[in-house]
Amino acid sequence: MIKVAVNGYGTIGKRVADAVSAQPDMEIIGVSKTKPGAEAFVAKERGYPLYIADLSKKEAFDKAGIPVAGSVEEMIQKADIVVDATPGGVGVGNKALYEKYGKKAIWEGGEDHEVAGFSFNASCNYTDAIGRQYARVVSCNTTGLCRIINLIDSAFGVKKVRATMVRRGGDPGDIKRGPIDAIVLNPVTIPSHHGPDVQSVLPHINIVTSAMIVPTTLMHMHFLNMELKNPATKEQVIELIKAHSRLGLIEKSTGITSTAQLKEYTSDLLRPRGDLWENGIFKDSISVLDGTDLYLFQAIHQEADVVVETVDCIRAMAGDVKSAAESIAITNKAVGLTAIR
Ligand SMILES: NC(=O)C1=CN([C@@H]2O[C@H](COP(=O)(O)OP(=O)(O)OC[C@H]3O[C@@H](n4cnc5c(N)ncnc54)[C@H](O)[C@@H]3O)[C@@H](O)[C@H]2O)C=CC1
Ligand SMILES: O=C(OP(=O)(O)O)[C@H](O)COP(=O)(O)O
Repeated sequence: MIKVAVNGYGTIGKRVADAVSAQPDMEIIGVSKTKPGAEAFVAKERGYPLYIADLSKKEAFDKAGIPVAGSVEEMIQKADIVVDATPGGVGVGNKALYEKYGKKAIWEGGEDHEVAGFSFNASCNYTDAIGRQYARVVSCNTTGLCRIINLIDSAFGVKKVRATMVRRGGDPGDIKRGPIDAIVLNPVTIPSHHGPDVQSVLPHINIVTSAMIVPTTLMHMHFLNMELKNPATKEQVIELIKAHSRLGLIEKSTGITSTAQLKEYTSDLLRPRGDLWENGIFKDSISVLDGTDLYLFQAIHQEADVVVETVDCIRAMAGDVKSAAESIAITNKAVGLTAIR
């Protein structure tokens, strides 16, 4: 069993912990929080040993009735691999700790590529991660872009990608985030970080991205245009998407034309937390104009898509499973991911 520690039990960390626990070849040896709160109670409920970054805060946990197993440093020592899901920019500061104990570590997309020197997406570069010491799972939007761009590039060749991300303002529990009444260009400059981030996984892809933030919490939405090297038909693109286990297709017959209806759908399907781990590609939006000009809309659930990628990254770095397809199948089965059709 691969012993996994989750440093930072928040939006991503709590989902990674549950997904890891569901795997046949992995176990959670600990998760960490900085202060007591609802997520710490959930960790207790799930039976995950809880470690804290600053032991001087232990009394606050004791008072709340949340047992503390020890310090984050002690947790690191017990792990084979650490998933650092602390807030963006915090994780880089933890690298010295992982180095000190010679532990493999995975960072999430809020950290720069340089923290690990290698950026990961299971569908694109699983085998390059085998046995690695450090990796970064690219951000949620970048993950959604990499999955579809790599698929289309492998089949038809991609001359150029143009993509606009309409990003959610904050996660549902992030009560202090916004905007409340604005469309914020984030960034104003072009490209947004997503294009260069896609190139950290797929260096040969010519891509320009732009992004804005809107007052919603449920999901992001992408408008994507790919100029193809070789002609394709809409039907061919649909068949390719159907064959990819992490690309979902939203059919017209569902009546779903929004992130809100999509989140309701995944909740009604009894997905844990209503999570959409796959890209939500709107089938009717898939259009090929002049034979080589492909367009589509896709919804990306920011809280979920990187979770399954993180599990595959753990498995690749541990080194026993050499094939992306095998790891992806194990991960999908364990969490219950059958892409929506
Ligand atoms: N929330 C999202 O939509 C997505 C986030 N990411 C990335 O995942 C990473 C984590 O983000 P979230 O889960 O959203 O953050 P979050 O704020 O929800 O959770 C972070 C957790 O880390 C804990 N923490 C804070 N400082 C710590 C420290 N020094 N040591 C140990 N734990 C500490 C906090 O208590 C909290 O539980 C970031 O790199 C972010 O950019 C990636 C994809 C989507
Ligand atoms: O990785 C994400 O978005 P991104 O791909 O736009 O950077 C997550 O939604 C986190 O974004 P945040 O930095 O707005 O919390």
